[in-house]
Amino acid sequence: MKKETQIVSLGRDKKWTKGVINPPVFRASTMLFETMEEMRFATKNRANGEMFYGRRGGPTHFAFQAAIAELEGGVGTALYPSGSAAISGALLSFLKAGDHLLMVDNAYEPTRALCDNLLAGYGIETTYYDPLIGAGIKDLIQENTKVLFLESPGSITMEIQDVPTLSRIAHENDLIVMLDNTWASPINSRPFEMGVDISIQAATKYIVGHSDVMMGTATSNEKYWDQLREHSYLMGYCTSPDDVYLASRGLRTLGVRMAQHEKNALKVANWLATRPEVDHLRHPAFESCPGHEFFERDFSASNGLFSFVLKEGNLKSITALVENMAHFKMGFSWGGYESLILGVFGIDKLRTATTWDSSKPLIRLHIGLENVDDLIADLEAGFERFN
Ligand SMILES: Cc1ncc(COP(=O)(O)O)c(CNNC(=O)CNC(=O)c2ccccc2[N+](=O)[O-])c1O
Repeated sequence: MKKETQIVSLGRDKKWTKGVINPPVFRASTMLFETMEEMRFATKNRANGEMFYGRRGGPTHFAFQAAIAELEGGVGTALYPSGSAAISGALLSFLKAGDHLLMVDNAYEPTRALCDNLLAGYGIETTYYDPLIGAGIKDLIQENTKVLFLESPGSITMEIQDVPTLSRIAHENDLIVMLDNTWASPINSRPFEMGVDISIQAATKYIVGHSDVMMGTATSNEKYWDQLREHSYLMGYCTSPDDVYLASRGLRTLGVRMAQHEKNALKVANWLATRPEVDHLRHPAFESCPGHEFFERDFSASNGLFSFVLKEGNLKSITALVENMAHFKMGFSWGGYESLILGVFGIDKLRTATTWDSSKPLIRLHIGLENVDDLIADLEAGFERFN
């Protein structure tokens, strides 16, 4: 089954939908049993899709979990109240005091803060590594290293990692490979075929696609699924069936939305490449993006999120550029149908394994589903204000 057909049909088995198209919202804490035998059976199979108790989820959750697991190519998917919760839940399901974590240097800022504050406080040591380190990762592996964490591309500076090489070396040293796979979404890369053990999504972004739900998913291979599922359950992670319904609903149009985001973004990026103010594009489909060769090899498409670096600028000129836009609004997040613009400062302070030249300002764009000519006109007017 091709991915376009998968996203329409997965997670719609009649055992969950009861015959309607979209799996209904089953809201529950308590689930009732007629007999002691029924209760014993549900308890025994509480981790295998039997209705047991609200925290384990109900048919709305089971349908969505099955769809994401199948799409990503894993055996099971755990749900979390946000992408960051999926990251912390996955890490805390496998790390303990005295362990060592290898974390990519261009990780999403709150992921770095998790490592430097909470994990450090638990006695878990983090070493950051260059996203383009490749086989060099071997030199950073210690006796107590347990997890190699990747985020590819990095959500601000967009470097793409050599996931297969990193995964191979990690497995030669018995590490668990976790990938923040949010940019690819579940349809534009094959994490488990690249050697990833746990693929993480901020469903908040493209899966939900409408900027109205916070949610995370972590999908595991056979080897780590039981531990991920049970440790996440012990930490009490669960999600609202209403949010899961909205995520399921978003999933059905993921393919067409991503294709339009990609088409619009490539047109905007190619236009930006002609602007005299622009130093270079950090769009994975462009050779100027570090790790572009890995995008070409490992991804089937791009999307609406990319960055570009200006030759020069300061707070005043960047403010003039990003404020008063007709269509590009300023806000955190990405992956909805709307266009967003983010002037990102202080990246150099968020790098400990690599350096970043902050003298050249970086702008991150999320290209939405508006008419792309309107978006280009908006940016053109922005550059008028900038200059
Ligand atoms: C790759 C990746 N992985 C995980 C998450 C977290 O998802 P969540 O927002 O559902 O928790 C995200 C969320 N991304 N959010 C953004 O890019 C915008 N948010 C921010 O920039 C932000 C928000 C709060 C605090 C700090 C930042 N920041 O990155 O500077 C992500 O991009």
